[in-house]
Amino acid sequence: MAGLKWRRLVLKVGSALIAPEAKGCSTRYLLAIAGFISECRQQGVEVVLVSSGSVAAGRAAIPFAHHPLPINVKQAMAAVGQTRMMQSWRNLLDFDCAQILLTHDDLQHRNRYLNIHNTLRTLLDHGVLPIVNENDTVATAELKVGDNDNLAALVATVVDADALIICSDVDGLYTANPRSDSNALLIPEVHQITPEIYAMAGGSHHAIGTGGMTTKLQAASKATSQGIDTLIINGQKADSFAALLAGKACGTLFHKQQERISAKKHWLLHSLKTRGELKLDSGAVQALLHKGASLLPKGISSISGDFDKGDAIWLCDEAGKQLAKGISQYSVSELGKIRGVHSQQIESILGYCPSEVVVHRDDLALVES
Ligand SMILES: Nc1ncnc2c1ncn2[C@@H]1O[C@H](COP(=O)(O)OP(=O)(O)O)[C@@H](O)[C@H]1O
Ligand SMILES: N[C@@H](CCC(=O)OP(=O)(O)O)C(=O)O
Repeated sequence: MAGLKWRRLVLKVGSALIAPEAKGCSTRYLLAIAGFISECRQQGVEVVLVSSGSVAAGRAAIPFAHHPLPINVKQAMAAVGQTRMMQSWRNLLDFDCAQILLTHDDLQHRNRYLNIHNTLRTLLDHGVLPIVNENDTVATAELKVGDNDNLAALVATVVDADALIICSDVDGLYTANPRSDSNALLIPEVHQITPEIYAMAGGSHHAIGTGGMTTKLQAASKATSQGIDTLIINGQKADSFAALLAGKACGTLFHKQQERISAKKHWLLHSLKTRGELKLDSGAVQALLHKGASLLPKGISSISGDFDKGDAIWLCDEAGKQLAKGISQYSVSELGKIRGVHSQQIESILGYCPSEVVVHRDDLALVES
């Protein structure tokens, strides 16, 4: 066998593969995936599994007829289904597995992020398969990543994977949703995830999937910008895994970007949730985009949101286009008082001046750099 060219993989498995009938776990598709994981390990390739399916697997235990499911019902289903899903994998694999349940909040805090990194590294060093899912039972909407495609991309960054493989119920990215457009064509390779590519993506067709193709493209964008090749393959077909192991093309490959952004900028752009937005005048936009400058209060034309000092905010042009994400040195109420003034006036207005800049250059990442 030609073998895989990657040495560390994150494999994401969607709910439709874990619980195809949406009422309990099934081994129908998992057998081939488990075989693939075992073969990777035989070849010395490290694997982290990101497995969805806790809500779908727990559905039968908590019958509920109304849609959409209330959050507390979903969380209860996840609590039941998580153990079932883990048990399913455990039954198919003859090596140790470890359960890792994460929220977005865990990945936002630098210390917790580093702890997650160290735990995953230790598990891999000891030949244990980490199985990651969102901690659905405890996470409220604002603390969630919200979908496992994006979670898998964040995990791929944490473990410095060289590939992210998203296993779904469709052969890859098509020019349009193939379930509603019979003329849609499979795209084998993507070098740049442009707005035209995003326009091809639709949502999920079934009740148990989250995000459809849109979240897969977001994940591919996150991962490829960190130098991680990303694949979307059909995990319902054993042939997909045979092709990968034989080093053959399969599904849609999103090529990694050559220029990796720094770990801190990646964390800023892709891990931190924003709590507000500043619109900047044209001078501040130019300084930010072309002069490598920090943001001064003078350049702020409007403020929205509810944020505190230390929170992440979007920096936008007058039309609302998001240009950069950064950490604010001031709260929304403080900024309301110093917006549009020279930095020298901050102290006389607020009575203190912890920083002459609103967002320091080192705490800022441009969306397109
Ligand atoms: N352009 C597209 N190409 C392929 N699939 C698409 C596209 N747009 C929307 N989809 C839908 O995305 C679905 C896969 O996403 P989802 O249901 O969330 O699966 P998973 O549970 O694997 O995350 C496909 O079954 C398909 O219906
Ligand atoms: N964390 C949720 C899955 C969320 C999710 O993104 O689902 P999917 O779109 O099927 O990958 C669960 O375990 O049910």
